[in-house]
Amino acid sequence: MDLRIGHGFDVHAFAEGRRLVIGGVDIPHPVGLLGHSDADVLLHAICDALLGAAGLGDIGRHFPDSDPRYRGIDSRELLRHVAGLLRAGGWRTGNVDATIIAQAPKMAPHIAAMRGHIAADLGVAADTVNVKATTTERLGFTGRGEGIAAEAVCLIGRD
Ligand SMILES: Nc1ccn([C@@H]2O[C@H](COP(=O)(O)O)[C@@H](O)[C@H]2O)c(=O)n1
Ligand SMILES: C[C@@]1(CO)OP(=O)(O)OP(=O)(O)OC[C@H]1O
Repeated sequence: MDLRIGHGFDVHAFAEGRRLVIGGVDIPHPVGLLGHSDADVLLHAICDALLGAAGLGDIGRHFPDSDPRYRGIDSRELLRHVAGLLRAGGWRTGNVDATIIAQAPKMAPHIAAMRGHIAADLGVAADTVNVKATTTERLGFTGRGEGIAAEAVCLIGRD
C-alpha cells in the first residue's frame, strides 16, 4: 500500500457584509470571511491537505482566484472536485483531521454538521473525519478577531 500524508493551512480575514461559512455550515455572526469564493477556510485547508498528499499542488493552482467561475462558489463544490481528482488517481482517503483557529464564534454546536458535509463530499464514513476548534487565548490576529485560520492533515492510500 502506497500511503501519503498531506497538510493544509488557510487564513481568511473577517469583513462586513459577508457570510460566515465554515465546513459548509452557514454560521450566524456579525461579520463573515472575505474571499473570491465563499471563503470556507476549513474546506480550503482540507482541499490543500488532500491535494498535497496526492502531489497535485494546491487549491490556487486548480481554482485560480482570477477565474470568474469561482467567484462566490460553494467550497463544497471545490472539495467534491478534489475528491474526484484523488479517485481518478486511484487514491482512497483514510482519515482527515482538522483544526479551526477562531476566537469567536463558538464552533462546537456546528462541528457535527461540518463533519457530515466533509464526509459526504469525500464519500467516506463520518468517523474518519475529525474537526476541532481552538481559540488562541486572544493572542495574534485570530485572537484579535481579525480573521480565522484552519489547518488540516490527511492520510491517503492506494494499492
Ligand atoms: N471558536 C471556538 C474555539 C473553541 N471552541 C471549543 O472550546 C474549547 C476550548 O477552547 P480553548 O481555545 O480555550 O482551548 C475547544 O476545545 C473547543 O471545543 C469552540 O467551540 N469554538
Ligand atoms: C478558493 C479560491 C477560489 O478562487 O478563492 P478564495 O476564496 O480567495 O480562497 P483562497 O483560500 O485564497 O484560495 C484561492 C482560490 O482557489
